[in-house]
Amino acid sequence: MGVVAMSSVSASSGFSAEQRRRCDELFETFYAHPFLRGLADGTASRESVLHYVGQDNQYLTAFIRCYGLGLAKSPDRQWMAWFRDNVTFLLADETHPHHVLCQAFGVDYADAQLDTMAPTAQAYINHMMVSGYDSLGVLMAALLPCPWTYIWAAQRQQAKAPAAQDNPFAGWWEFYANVECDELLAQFIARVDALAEQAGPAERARMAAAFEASCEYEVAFWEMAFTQQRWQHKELALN
Ligand SMILES: Cc1ncc(CN)c(N)n1
Repeated sequence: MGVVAMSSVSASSGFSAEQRRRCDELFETFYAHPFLRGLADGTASRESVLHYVGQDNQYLTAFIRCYGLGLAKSPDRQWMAWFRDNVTFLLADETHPHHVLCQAFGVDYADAQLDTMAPTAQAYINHMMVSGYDSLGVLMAALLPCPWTYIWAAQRQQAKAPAAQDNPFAGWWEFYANVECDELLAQFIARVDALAEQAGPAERARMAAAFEASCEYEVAFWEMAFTQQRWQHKELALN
């Protein structure tokens, strides 16, 4: 797997680049969050990392379902093939970073799974799902911060100070900083830009709002893991 020094996508113009600039403070807050810093210096706690893995597995499962909504809205077979390939990526490849985090603590992946949703994970999933009942453009705009925040942060971190080999989370950073992830992100951005070009002002405004909300949720997801967030009264079962 090749590592990207710094992605060219950050320099692009168009709707996505405009949203990225508008949400720059959120990206910086994401990067500076203590949970992510803990993955960078190898000090993240067992409890917070395992809480993250359990919630994130469910989050990525919901993401696959959102791709299913995208498939249903696909205007042609080319779009369908793109969703198919990305479902495969999520099912086959993106479990790797979860395995890395579990191995760091000698925990079996199956044992890290949870059958309850934390408030923030549930809210983020709900936001993506609701976007999936709007247009394809709104759905894609809501999904874009997921790859963008992680891949951007990993490329930045690895360019600045590659995770030391004795950092138990090094494989997590290497996964998101690799060339395949960068290509996926570039395609994602190009598709969102093309959809925004076709959209009228009202739809473009909903796309922008969906993108921004997802950036907020990305930061909140770190906080959820860091604080091992739970419902105050009773665990909420999976729905
Ligand atoms: C919540 C969340 N956001 C983004 C990613 C990276 N695809 C993730 N695994 N989980």
